[in-house]
Amino acid sequence: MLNGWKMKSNEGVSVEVVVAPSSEHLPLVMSKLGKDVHVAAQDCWVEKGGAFTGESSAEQLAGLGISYVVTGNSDRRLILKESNEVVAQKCAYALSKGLKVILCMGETLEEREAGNTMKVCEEQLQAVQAAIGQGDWENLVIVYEPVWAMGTGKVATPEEAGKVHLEIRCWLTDQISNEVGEITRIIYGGSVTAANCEELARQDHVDGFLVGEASLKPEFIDIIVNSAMVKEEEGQECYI
Ligand SMILES: O=C(CO)COP(=O)(O)O
Repeated sequence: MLNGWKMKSNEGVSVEVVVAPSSEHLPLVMSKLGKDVHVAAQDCWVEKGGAFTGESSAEQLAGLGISYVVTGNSDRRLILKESNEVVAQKCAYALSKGLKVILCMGETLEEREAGNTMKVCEEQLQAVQAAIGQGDWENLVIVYEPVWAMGTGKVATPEEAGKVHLEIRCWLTDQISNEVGEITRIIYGGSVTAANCEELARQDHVDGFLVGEASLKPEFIDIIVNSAMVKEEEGQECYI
């Protein structure tokens, strides 16, 4: 997962990157990456810490110096059955503790085939709107991660991804504000590789990527640099 590390690559392009290791590796990764690289937790608890064995609270994460937390990852929505409301509660609480939130959303194959992609995304967004109102959206990064493209090698075509990103941006503009619609980073996740990142990055509303499997391979650097170069050519920033 990248997003937040404002770096200058050897090629001279700038890109923001956040790395989201598993919780047991957070302090180690923070100490190794230095202050230019933001580190995200992969999840947090819905409210103030207490007797919730095994969960990490937003306070604990903020206390470690972590600036971002991922919420609503498809693994948690599907396997752990986290509802839209639970994800929204996590967003609201993490934001209230000063963390930036990387909010994942997207449809299953069944939902896509039924023509419900945007309905699903809107319901996920509406739950967050109900939890945080009109405030604090500037501290949210949205990840469109279609479940059917997750770790499957099936990637949304650039047009498919670009269309959903545009629709999410229109929802933000209509429901929150013009400014939020304009500034919110909407990044794509789902089988992103060095081979497909440039074409995806050419889509206007694809602002960067959430990279899973390929982030564990050397090609990760190519994804960062090549995506950033595409965005720079188009006068835009890149977030990975
Ligand atoms: O969004 C993702 C994981 O949540 C992406 O994972 P992959 O890149 O492995 O498909």
